[in-house]
Amino acid sequence: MGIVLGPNRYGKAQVRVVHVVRDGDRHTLRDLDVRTALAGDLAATHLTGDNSQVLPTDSQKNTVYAFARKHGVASPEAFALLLARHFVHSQPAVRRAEVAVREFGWQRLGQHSFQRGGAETRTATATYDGETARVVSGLTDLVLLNTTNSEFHGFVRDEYTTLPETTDRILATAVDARWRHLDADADWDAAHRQVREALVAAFVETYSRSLQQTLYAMGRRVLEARPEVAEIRLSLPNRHHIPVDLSPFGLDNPNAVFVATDQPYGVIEGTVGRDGVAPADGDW
Ligand SMILES: O=c1[nH]c(=O)c2[nH]c(=O)[nH]c2[nH]1
Repeated sequence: MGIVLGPNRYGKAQVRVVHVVRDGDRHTLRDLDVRTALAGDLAATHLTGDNSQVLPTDSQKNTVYAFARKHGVASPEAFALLLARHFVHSQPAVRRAEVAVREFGWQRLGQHSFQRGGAETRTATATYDGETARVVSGLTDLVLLNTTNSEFHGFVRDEYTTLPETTDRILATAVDARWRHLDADADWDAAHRQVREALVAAFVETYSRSLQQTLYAMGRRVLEARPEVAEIRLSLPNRHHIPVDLSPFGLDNPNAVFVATDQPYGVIEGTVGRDGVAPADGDW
């Protein structure tokens, strides 16, 4: 039985780059965490230690900084695409590049003062194989909560089921979403804003009988609002809020006092796509 080298890739992670544009006194800021991953004809370094085809990860990191200076950061998507195309076009051994960006938001406080936004981050991943560029946009840690319009009942009851049925509960989640674009060209900032608005609007407006139903409504709203989105993947933790039993203290609890538990938590995940558009393979 022979031993073979399987799929491999390499790059730099957590390349933190902050880019400032100065328009007189009014500055704008983009704060990114970039990860590069290159794959291709890279067997030699693994099998014999021949590094003649290896662009050091240090050079990949330097390219990120140099490109921020040379090209600016129009959006996470545009910056990721620029880098992915550059690595494939400039390195004969590199057949495929994936550049993943996380953007931290800053709210403007003044001409050149900013406040870090909450935990929410924006994400963008560009992959390029010399022919096709694929862009996946996303967001993580968008925390949403409805204090009503959420039920959960009619579920399976087996010998281990203790969960009470409810017709009025708190529904809370931290949205982790990724959506794949049909094209590699868009007004990325506007597109991101509109997808985010659709996700929030669907969460707010859906009368929910399960988080699964809310997930589908959110994905569906995005695909209806944004024709350029091919499919969306959602991962929704169920941030349980459990009514506290106040009867030992002679008090009722008409859905007023809850304990917010952080573990264990439910995880509801799903993809919503378009009829006739093949789902993309692989992990994205
Ligand atoms: O919306 C929900 N979906 C579930 O599948 C589930 N399971 C559970 O215990 N609570 C909930 N809530």
